[in-house]
Amino acid sequence: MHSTLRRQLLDFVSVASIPTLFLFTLQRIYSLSAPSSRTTITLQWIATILCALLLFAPSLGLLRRKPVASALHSISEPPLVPSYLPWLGCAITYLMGPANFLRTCSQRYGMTFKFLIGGNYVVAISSPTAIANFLRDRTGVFDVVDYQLIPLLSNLTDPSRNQYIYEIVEQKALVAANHGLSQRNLPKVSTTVNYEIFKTLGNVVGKGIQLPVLDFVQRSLYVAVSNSLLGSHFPSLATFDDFITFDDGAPSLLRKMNFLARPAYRARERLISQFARYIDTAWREEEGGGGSLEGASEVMSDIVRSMKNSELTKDEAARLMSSFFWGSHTNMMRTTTWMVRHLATDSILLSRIQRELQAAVDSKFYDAQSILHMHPRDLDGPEFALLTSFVKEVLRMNMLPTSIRVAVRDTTIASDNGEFIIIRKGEQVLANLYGLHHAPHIHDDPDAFRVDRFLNVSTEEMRQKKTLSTFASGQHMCAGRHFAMHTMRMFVIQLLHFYDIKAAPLSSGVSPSLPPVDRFSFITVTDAAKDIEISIQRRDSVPCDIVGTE
Ligand code: HEM
Repeated sequence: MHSTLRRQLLDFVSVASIPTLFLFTLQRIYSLSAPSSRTTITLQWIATILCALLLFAPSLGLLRRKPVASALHSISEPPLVPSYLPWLGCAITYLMGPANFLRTCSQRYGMTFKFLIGGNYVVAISSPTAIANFLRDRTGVFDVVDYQLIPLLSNLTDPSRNQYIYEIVEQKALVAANHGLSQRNLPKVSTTVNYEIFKTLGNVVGKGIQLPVLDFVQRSLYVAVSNSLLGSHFPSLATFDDFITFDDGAPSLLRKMNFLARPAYRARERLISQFARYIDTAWREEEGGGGSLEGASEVMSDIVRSMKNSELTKDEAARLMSSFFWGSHTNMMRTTTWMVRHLATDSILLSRIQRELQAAVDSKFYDAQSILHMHPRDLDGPEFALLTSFVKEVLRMNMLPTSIRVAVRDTTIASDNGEFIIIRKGEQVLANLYGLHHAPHIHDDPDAFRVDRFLNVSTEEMRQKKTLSTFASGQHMCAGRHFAMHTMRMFVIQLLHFYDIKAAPLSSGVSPSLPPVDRFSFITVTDAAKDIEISIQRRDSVPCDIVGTE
C-alpha cells in the first residue's frame, strides 16, 4: 500500500507540476500586465480542479505515461486500466470474475495492460515472447509469488515457518516431482495409470450409466490418478467428496474469502488428516535414511522422503501433500471434462477421433492388453496426432493464468517486434494466457474451436513460436505436464474404445449443445446447473478382460 501511495504521489507531482507551473506563469503574466483579482481567482480555481483531477488520475486511468522511444527499440509503460477505488483498484471486478475481467481488458487494451488490485500493480502480459522471457528469467529479477499461495492453500498458519517450508518445497519436493515425472521416468507411472483408468471406468460405468459430465470425469479421474500415484493405502473413493468440496472452494480460499468457503475449509482439513494417516500407514522405513510408501509410485515416495528427511512436522508434510494433490488433479479434471463435453455434443468431432483411434488399433494396438501397455511415446506419435491436437485446442480455449512473478527491481521485458515493457519494482507480472490464446494475430479465428488447429504444428515449431503456454515455461514449468498429457489422452482413448458415449437428450427431447463457459468463474468452468448429461454404455463387441486387473 505504501509503495502505491508513493507512486500516486510521484505521478501527481511529476505530471501536475507541468500545468501548475504553466498556470502559475500565466497568472504571473496576467498579474503583471493586467492585475485583476477576478482573473487570478479564476486561474486559481482552474489550477485546483486540474490538480484534483490529476491526483486521482492514476486510479481513473487518465494518466498514461507516453511510450519512451529510442532509436532501436520502443520502450513503453503498459496502459493502466481505470478504476475508481484508490487502493482496491480493480480488485472487485477481478476477483468476482478473472476470466471475464481479462477477456474484457485484453479486448480493450491489447497485449499488455496494468491494473491496480489491493495496493499492488499487476502487469498482465499476453505477448508470447514477453511471457517466455519473464518466466525463463534467470537473473533473479522476477521472484515467484506462487509459493505465497501455498500457506493459503494448505492452511499453514505459522508465518515464521513459511520461509523454511518454501525452501524445502523448492529445493527438495519440487526437484523430486520434476525428476519423477520427467519424460524419461514417466513410463514408471504411466502403465499404472493406464490400468487404473481401465479399472475405474469399469467400476464407475459398469454396463452403462447416465451422469453429468463433470461428475463422471471427476469421479473416474480422481480415483484412477490417486490410485496410480498413491497406491491402495490411500482411501481414494472415501476422500472423493471431500476433494471435490475443497476443489470447489479453492478459488475462495486462495482469495482469502474463507467465509465463502466454510465447507471447503472443513473438507480440506479432513483431507489433510487422511494424508497424515496415509503417510503413517504406508511408509516403510529402509536402512540408510531411505524408505518408501508401500504400493505408491516412485515419485510420491521420493516427494514424501524429501519432506521426511527435512525438519518438517508430520502435519506440515500432510498439508503440503494436499496442495500438491490438488494441483495434480484440478486442471486435468477440468480439461478432460471439456474434452468429453466436446465429444458428446459434436458428432463430427467424435467420429474423427474415433476413426483415428480405430486406425491405430487396426495397425498397432490390436487388443485391450496392448492399449493398456501403450507407452507415452506411442501417444506422441503420428497415430494420435488428431487427439493430441484436440487436447491442445481444449487447453487453449480454457486455460486461465496461473503464473505470476514479482519484480524485485525496476526492469524491462523484451517483447515482440523489438518492444520492451517497463516493469517497476514491486509490480507483479501475470502471464495472461487468455490474451495470448485468444489474440487474432496469433491464433486464426481464436474464438472458434478447431480440433485440427495444432495438427501439423511440430513440437519444435510450437516451442519456437511459444503461442501455446498452458504448462508455463522456465524453472517453474509444470512438473506434471507429461503425466497430464498422457493421462488425459489415455482417458479419452479408453472411453472411446471400450464404451459408446452420447449426450443424453434434454427433457425437451433436443440434443444438448456445448454448455457455455461461466465467464465469472475463477477457472473456466461451466455453471453446474448448465452441465450436460452423458450416457455411457459398455461396448459388448470389444473384449474387456485384462490379465492382472481383478
Ligand atoms: C491439464 C493439466 C495441468 C495444467 C494445465 C497445469 C499447469 C501448470 C502451470 C501453468 C504451472 C506453472 C505455474 C507457474 O508458472 O508458477 C504448473 C506447475 C506445476 N504443476 Fe501443473 N498442470 C497440470 C497438471 C499437473 C499434474 C497432473 C501434476 C502432477 C502430477 C502437476 C504438478 C505441477 C507442479 C508440481 C508444479 C509446480 C512446478 C514448480 O513450481 O517448479 N501439474 N502447472
